[in-house]
Amino acid sequence: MLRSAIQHSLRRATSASQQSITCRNLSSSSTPHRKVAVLGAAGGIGQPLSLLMKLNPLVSQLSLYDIAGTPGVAADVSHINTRSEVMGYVGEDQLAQALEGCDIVIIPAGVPRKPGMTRDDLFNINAGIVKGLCTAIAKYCPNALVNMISNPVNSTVPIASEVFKKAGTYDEKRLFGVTTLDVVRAKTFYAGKANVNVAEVNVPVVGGHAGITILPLFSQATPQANNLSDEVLTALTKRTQDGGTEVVEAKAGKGSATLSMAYAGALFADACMKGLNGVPDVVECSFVQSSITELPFFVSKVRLGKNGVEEVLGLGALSDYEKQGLEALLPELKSSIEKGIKFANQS
Ligand SMILES: NC(=O)C1=CN([C@@H]2O[C@H](COP(=O)(O)OP(=O)(O)OC[C@H]3O[C@@H](n4cnc5c(N)ncnc54)[C@H](O)[C@@H]3O)[C@@H](O)[C@H]2O)C=CC1
Ligand SMILES: O=C([O-])CC(=O)C(=O)O
Repeated sequence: MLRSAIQHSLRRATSASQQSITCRNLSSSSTPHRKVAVLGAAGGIGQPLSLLMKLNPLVSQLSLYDIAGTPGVAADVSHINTRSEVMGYVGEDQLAQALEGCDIVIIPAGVPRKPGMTRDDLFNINAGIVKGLCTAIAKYCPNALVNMISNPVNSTVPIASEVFKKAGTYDEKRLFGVTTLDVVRAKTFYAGKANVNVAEVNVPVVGGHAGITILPLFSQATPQANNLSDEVLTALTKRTQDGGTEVVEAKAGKGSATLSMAYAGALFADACMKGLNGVPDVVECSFVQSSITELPFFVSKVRLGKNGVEEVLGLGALSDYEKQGLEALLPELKSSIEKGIKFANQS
């Protein structure tokens, strides 16, 4: 009962019930082999994300890596009777095995915020963690799509790009900052105010992934609600921008969003796999190398395909309020990107 409820909601949540059902009905030999690694798999995000990836029929091999605790998580998840084979790897000695042959590497490794901290306050610890993991990715699975969750995403993605450039493996089509949680939040908050069915809502969220750099484009939300005042749109924007802080404060020192992030991370990895598998018109927002603004990285809608990013889509028409938000976010996002690039090149 519970299993079918979880599987049912996962299928609905990925908005791909048709494709998932199709995959279930195919023999595993006709569904492509896909190895997915979760780095930081024993953590607050890593554990539920590992569970959700185990439920995804597109995954054939699930590789769970952490510096501690993964044997238990892997043993636990491996008992679930779904397609993928689960392996747990612990400690740097086993990182190579965890990564070899990966199609997708999801990185939620690193420390989370406590109340009063900004995401940038995590830089000193997480920059080094991400740099180390990306160095290993360049060596052991240079062709994998990298889904970066570790904060500050506005800096960790540029760090990853520099590490890959130095190793000679950088492919801008294969590096993604995961910002899906901003979209998930914007959809939820918008549906509540617009009084529309949340399952039908879409809201692009662009910019970056911290405070004012998160810019939801409610003027492009579908279905479009005509009943929202400027005050409500301002409040919705602010709540989306502060969604992470709302959770950090509610958890009162016990970390940041883990369950909603695992859901969002599973959605994004599923979209990447669909793209790799040739499913057409898979579009998600992500922080990628970009030329749609003057900044080298930017969140916008991205079409996913067999090589990762197939097309970085433009911003579309913005309201005056959104135009102001865009102008306001550029300096902060620029400085976070530069901070990451500088770190990667000096150490
Ligand atoms: N992109 C986004 O939207 C979001 C990002 N985050 C970020 O995700 C990160 C993880 O958050 P939580 O899971 O809550 O933290 P957590 O502390 O519960 O788990 C982190 C895990 O990373 C592991 N780890 C540390 N160093 C490692 C290394 N070198 N290699 C492999 N694993 C390593 C730890 O052992 C731990 O199990 C944080 O940086 C947080 O800010 C959180 C929510 C949303
Ligand atoms: O707020 C945080 O520190 C974690 C995060 O990125 C989010 O929940 O959006």
